[in-house]
Amino acid sequence: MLERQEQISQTIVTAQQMRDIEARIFAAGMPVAALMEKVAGLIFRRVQALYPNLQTQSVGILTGPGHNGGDALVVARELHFCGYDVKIYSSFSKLKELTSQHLQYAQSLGIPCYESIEQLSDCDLLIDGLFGFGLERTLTSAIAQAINQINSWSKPVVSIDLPSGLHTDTGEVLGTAIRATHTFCLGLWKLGLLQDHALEYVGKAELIDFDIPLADVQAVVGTNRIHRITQTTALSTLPLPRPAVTHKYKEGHLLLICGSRRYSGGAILTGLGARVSGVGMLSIAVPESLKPLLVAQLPEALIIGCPETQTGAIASLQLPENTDLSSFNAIAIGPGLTRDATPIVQQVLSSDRPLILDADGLNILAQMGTIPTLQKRQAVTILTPHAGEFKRLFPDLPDPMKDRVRAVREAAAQSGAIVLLKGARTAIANSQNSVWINPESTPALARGGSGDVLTGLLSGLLAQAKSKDISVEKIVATAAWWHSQAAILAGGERTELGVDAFTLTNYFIPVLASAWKELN
Ligand SMILES: NC(=O)C1=CN([C@@H]2O[C@H](COP(=O)(O)OP(=O)(O)OC[C@H]3O[C@@H](n4cnc5c(N)ncnc54)[C@H](O)[C@@H]3O)[C@@H](O)[C@H]2O)[C@@H](O)CC1
Ligand SMILES: Nc1ncnc2c1ncn2[C@@H]1O[C@H](COP(=O)(O)OP(=O)(O)O)[C@@H](O)[C@H]1O
Ligand SMILES: [K+]
Repeated sequence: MLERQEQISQTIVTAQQMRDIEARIFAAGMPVAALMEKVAGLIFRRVQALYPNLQTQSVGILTGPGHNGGDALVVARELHFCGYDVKIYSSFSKLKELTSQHLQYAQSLGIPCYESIEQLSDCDLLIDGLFGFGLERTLTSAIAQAINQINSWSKPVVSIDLPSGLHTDTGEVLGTAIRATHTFCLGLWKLGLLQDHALEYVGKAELIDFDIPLADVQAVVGTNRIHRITQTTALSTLPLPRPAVTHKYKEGHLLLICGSRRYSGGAILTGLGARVSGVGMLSIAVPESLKPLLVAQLPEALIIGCPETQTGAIASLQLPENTDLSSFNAIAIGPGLTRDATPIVQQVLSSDRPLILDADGLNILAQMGTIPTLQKRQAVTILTPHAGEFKRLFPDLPDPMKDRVRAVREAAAQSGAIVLLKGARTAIANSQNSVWINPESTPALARGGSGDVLTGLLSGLLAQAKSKDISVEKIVATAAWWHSQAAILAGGERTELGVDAFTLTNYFIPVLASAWKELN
């Protein structure tokens, strides 16, 4: 049993799930006003810790009509008692009962309250309690104008629960939205905060844990889960520690099929990604002319030179004597392949081995017809598309640019594959409707070759999986986590411009070593 904090930190909820969880807490007897007091007290203390020198400065409190506004008003009151100079913005005529009571009391204490946002233009910090997970409609007219005005000031803003204006589930901007410096997400992570297009609004996000009972979380989210990948889950999935008595073939035999005369670098980077996974035996099938290059870069790997097409793609797989596809624990195909290698992709698709398809492997699969082709497979298939490849693979599914989680879920359900949709917040789904989201990454990865490294890493981990009883989707999630953590470490040392894919591969072991040390 994981510690409570870890379980909470792994959970992501939709607005409806959060409503259902709250309803259970209130039905069990927790008074709404008491919970608001508790939550707002926690927010207040975090604001104080983050902005300790505000005694002489002023804080603007943006309040909406619902309980998000109520939370903000309690924070306003506490800041006032601590000696902060507080001003309230409240422009809604109809407030929820509790929110209205808090506003009345704040005013009775002499805290000024304004209907015009201009009155807060001299504040040093703003607390955004306009809307939380109760936002339902697109923001228009006066409130939209006020938010645009606030954003134009470029002041520090702490958003309560979500930056007001973001859709709780999709992270879409509903008309306009607050650009927060910090977001204090309340109780459980809201899905919208982990969707790519929300990121430029969210700022630094942190969870304010207000002791939601795990039983209520369990009862509501059940098996239809969206998991946030954490260091704990990732480390528990790695093939570590190794058994004392083992040998190279017991630690996974991976076959990579990649590269062409035109794209030789992709094969090298995929090989280097596989190397850092620690896989026992690495075989790499490339066009014959690439063999010397690969041998020079990866002396430990078995490089299989294959006959070439006229264009320099692999024409046929020529495996060593006594070897066939069933000799491998996993196969990955795609990086640098070109579409001229279509027969090879067809051949591995008809094998019974766990298979990872990336890059041209995906483009060829799309040409063959993704869903009917995959329906014929018995073994595990993993697809690792970016949004462009995703659209080619699944042209009839929802746009992955709009709601990435919905898109990846439907893709996995329809294809039966495990689908990893790349992006700033990579999302992974299996066909049983479970989703994993990688919550931390860096735009340092947004450059050619990063994805090839991920494919190698993931394949190497998958090949080693047989020795531990761990689900494939968790291994995919771990690969995404490790890839991002390596990039974060590299970016921290070298800036976001210093993380070319080759350099990235040097950061996997240092980041793992320090996380592993922390654990043991
Ligand atoms: N009950 C409590 O004490 C707790 C409150 N919490 C806070 O409560 C929030 C949820 O509260 P609510 O359900 O009241 O919802 P919100 O405060 O998020 O907003 C809902 C209110 O806004 C109105 N509204 C929705 N869309 C609108 C639009 N486009 N234009 C104008 N008005 C619009 C609704 O009619 C409703 O009055 C959470 O985000 C959180 O901040 C929880 O975090 C913790 C427990
Ligand atoms: N803005 C970003 N923030 C975090 N990670 C990113 C960002 N952009 C791209 N990535 C990651 O970089 C990798 C890019 O892979 P891909 O698009 O396949 O590129 P390539 O094929 O050139 O290697 C993916 O793992 C993706 O999640
Ligand atoms: K808010």
